[in-house]
Amino acid sequence: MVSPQTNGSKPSLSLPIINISPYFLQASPKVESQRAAVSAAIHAACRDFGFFYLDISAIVDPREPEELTELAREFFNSPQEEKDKISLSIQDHARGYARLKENVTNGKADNHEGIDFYRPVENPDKTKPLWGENQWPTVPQFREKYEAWVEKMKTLGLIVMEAMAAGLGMTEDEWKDLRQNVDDSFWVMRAIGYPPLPNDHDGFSCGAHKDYGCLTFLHADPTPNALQVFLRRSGAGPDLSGLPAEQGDEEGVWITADPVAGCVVCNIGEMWEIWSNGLYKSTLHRVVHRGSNYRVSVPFFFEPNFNALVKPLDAALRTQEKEESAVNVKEYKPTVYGEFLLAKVGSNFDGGKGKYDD
Ligand SMILES: O=C(O)CCC(=O)C(=O)O
Ligand SMILES: [Fe+2]
Repeated sequence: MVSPQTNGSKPSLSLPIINISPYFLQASPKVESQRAAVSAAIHAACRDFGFFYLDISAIVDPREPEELTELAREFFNSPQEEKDKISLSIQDHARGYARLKENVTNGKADNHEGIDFYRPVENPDKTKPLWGENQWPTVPQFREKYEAWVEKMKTLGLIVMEAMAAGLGMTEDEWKDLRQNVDDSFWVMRAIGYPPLPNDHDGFSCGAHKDYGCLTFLHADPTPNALQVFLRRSGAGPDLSGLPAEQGDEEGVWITADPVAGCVVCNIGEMWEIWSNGLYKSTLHRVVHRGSNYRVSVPFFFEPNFNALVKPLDAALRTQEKEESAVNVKEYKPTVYGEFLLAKVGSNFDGGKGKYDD
């Protein structure tokens, strides 16, 4: 169920692989104990890495996400004027296509192009940030296949939340409360295309950032050595290139998180850092794609409800008291997810340039 990757006798700094399948089996005493092992493993992974591989092979045919990358590749391969027909500037500056280098992270242009889709809203109004309509490529089957994936990932999101609630020792009532904050997720589905990073490019394929929401489920094509994750480890020796300035004194290492068959890469965003009062850290990651091929990734962001008030969970505070010395643990400030999101993405609307550009 849980297979920490090891490297000879020394435990290596690679991400754990956690199989979520017990949460999709009919409950029985045996399944209950398997679920407990899964939630304990997710708890440890969130505390120690903020990133893990989630084995979803029991519920997903590998062809399904592969098809998504192929459809995205077909779209990115089309002429520029075709792609610009669904430019995000036509809508609410968040939903639609962004050209190569249009997105900026930490002040530098990212060497990628992409399309973003958000949860549809009632009464769309493209003059309001985030409140427009999704723009779909005309590539046959694109919309159907992506919408089917969104449904699957929404289900997976709720299941992983349930496993995390158990991992934090939440009571049934506490989980019910938390569930009400994520049961109408303001999700984001993204397709990203990365040409090889030119040696003289001042920046990254995607600059170092934390995801700002709840849970990210990333499927990427098999390209190796592209996604990198920053692990804080004191004594590991600093490798600070590419880190935002305020993280500059943090010691750690960048490790690569290559795709693993049957798995999505799962990481937690800043909302989980607040819910867990910092027990789980939203982890910096970046993409450095120097290979010769065109890389495609399709992250799905399972987010809280737009109006969710996100604040430290009692269960997290209890766990924190048990696992950490509670002395000097500061409480994170409550945040309304939609307001937080608007502050991030809304800056695009006002001429700002990046989802992760503070
Ligand atoms: O393409 C990737 O591997 C990661 C993309 C990413 O981190 C993001 O879109 O937030
Ligand atoms: Fe990310």
